[in-house]
Amino acid sequence: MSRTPALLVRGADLAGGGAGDVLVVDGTIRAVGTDAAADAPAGVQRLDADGLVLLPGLVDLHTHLREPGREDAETIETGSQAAAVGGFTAVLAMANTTPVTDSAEVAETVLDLGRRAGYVDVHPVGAVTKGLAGQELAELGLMARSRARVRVFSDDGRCVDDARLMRRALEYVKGFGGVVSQHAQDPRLADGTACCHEGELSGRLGLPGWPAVAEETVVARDVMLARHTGSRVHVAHVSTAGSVEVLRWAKAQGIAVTAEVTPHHLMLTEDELAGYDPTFKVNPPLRPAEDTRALREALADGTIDAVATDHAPHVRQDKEHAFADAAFGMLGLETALPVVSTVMVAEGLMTWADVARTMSATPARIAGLTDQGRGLTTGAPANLTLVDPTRSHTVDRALSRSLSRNNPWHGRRLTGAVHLTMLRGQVTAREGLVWGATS
Ligand SMILES: NC(=O)N[C@@H](CC(=O)O)C(=O)O
Repeated sequence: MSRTPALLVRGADLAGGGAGDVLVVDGTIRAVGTDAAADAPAGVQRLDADGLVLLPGLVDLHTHLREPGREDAETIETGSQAAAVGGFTAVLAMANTTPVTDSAEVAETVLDLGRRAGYVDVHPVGAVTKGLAGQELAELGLMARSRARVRVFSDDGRCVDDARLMRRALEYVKGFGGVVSQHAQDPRLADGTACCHEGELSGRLGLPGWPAVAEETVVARDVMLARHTGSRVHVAHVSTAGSVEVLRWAKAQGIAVTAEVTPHHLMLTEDELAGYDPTFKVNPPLRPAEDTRALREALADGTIDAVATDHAPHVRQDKEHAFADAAFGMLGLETALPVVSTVMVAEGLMTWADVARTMSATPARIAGLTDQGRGLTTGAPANLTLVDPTRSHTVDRALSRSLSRNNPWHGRRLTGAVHLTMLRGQVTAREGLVWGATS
């Protein structure tokens, strides 16, 4: 991929703030606004973006890239390509790989593979406990001080359910401005066979479920631990109205808690399970419509801070089973922006400025990234996502850059499409295709 020396993006709606131009020179935003063209050097390339929305590059707090260990489901290269196609310029790669990212060595390997792929910045998330086993803390300090500069720690896929370990982890990461991202799910209330939301529908379908309170009790405990330690806790993939209530209360108290919601929990409900299609099996599970509504409101009013994909690729052999036996997880990187556009922007619940906040600035801040999420400002790295807000398209899972096909959006019509993604002035994806790919 070669960097465009100078590019003038003309006439885009600048993150919901009205039409203007953005001048990119040598990978940096050089000028913004109606007179940006005046600074353009001779030979500048022009990109007419009339009718398009220009966003700061999207940042995903929650991606499973599967490498090392499950390169049959996804690699850092293919996941990075999917991210670029989806408008992302940075992703946080979850630690539940094989081996687990619980040491500086694995974290640096993930960082280096991300750099080699070059489509997005890949930041490894460190495990909270060794081997995700929930018994003893991983090498948090060594990961933080490594070249990977790990700031987000999570046992995602598993809950740090031991309150003493959670307390120690929060105390530890406070020293270097880190954050613990919790997969809130009490394992005693969500036992091994549970595979969906526990409620009237699970009873009818004959599937063992786990209740909303399994999430809510852990969220409640963790905000109190955050208050006690004065440290930062982040709640991964919030999925229930009760969790939203706890978060609202905690924020009103000034407790340092942040939270993310996935596109699938904003749009899909447990009703998808009626056909027993394991594509819709995910953790946390799809919930009833009243939860979905509460999550939309909470994202719109700031109680939930960010959108995160929980992109969870799985090979066919792990997904094509009876519902109860299939793996949890669904793809999300390529469809996140279109889903948020469809369910939040087109419905009038959020503006494009809100999208820039919840999908770029805030996730970058939560993750402690300095090179991302800085918005459309002069001097910031040119991490940019150009969106066509009105273009409708039907999702086709065969067109995905991901190695996996567990795509819950297949066949669905979404409004809003990523037109182009740029990382530090380099076009990484255009119209669903990775740009200048070497493979
Ligand atoms: N979110 C998911 O449904 N799956 C995740 C981990 C998890 O089980 O949370 C995965 O790694 O596949």
